[in-house]
Amino acid sequence: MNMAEPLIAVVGLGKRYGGRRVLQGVTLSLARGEIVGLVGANGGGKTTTLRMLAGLIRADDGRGTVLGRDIRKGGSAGIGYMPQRLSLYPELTVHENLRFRAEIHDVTGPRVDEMVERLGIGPMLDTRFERLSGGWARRVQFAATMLPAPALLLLDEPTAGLDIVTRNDLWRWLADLAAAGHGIVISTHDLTEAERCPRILHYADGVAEPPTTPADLIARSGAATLEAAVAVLAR
Ligand SMILES: Nc1ncnc2c1ncn2[C@@H]1O[C@H](COP(=O)(O)OP(=O)(O)OP(=O)(O)O)[C@@H](O)[C@H]1O
Repeated sequence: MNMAEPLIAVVGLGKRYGGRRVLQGVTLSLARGEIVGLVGANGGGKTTTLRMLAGLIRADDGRGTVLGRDIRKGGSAGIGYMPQRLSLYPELTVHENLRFRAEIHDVTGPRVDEMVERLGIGPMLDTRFERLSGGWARRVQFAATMLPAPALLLLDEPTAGLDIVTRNDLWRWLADLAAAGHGIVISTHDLTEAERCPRILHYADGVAEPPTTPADLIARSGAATLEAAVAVLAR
């Protein structure tokens, strides 16, 4: 795809399950180097949005492209999707999991070592994945997602359960990745965290509002913080 083309350019994406419309109105353009946050109440449609963008489920409404591919056709090449539920092999060690991931993505050379070094997971390499604490498990999952150096990162609550140090580390990595030209879409219930996103999509009652800034959402709600704004708008 052309380097100047947006990584995501979608209009009016929606999803229905069994005739019930669970999500509508996802309109988003994401350029290289941008971070967009998805915020809103439980069940609003953030995970559904990420799954549609990742090509895991088909949108029922709307149109557009992700990494230059028609969203209706799907495809996952170049996309790093990190689901909420951890998806590595519990009985394999961290190192075995990362090597296996590298193999299935045809990642060769020192990339595994680089990610281990970068994310500081060296001390955990020989630990079985199932024995890791929640924070370490998320770190390893993030490393696994980053192995193929995807142009587009779709992260579903990657900081849930992380302590403040790891959370700050992760945001530093995200800022570095954005500076290096990756595009990032991240859902979170931590609204101080969402304030780090230059743009956000706010979900209310199964509708994604047009992209806005944290400051705009705060101003529109009359609240003092993003956290209070989302609470006000959820009522
Ligand atoms: N496979 C499915 N079948 C039927 N309904 C579904 C399915 N997946 C999601 N939904 C419904 O779609 C709506 C949006 O769910 P989704 O998980 O996208 O919300 P969310 O914003 O990610 O929520 P949370 O903040 O709790 O993670 C919910 O009403 C949910 O019940």
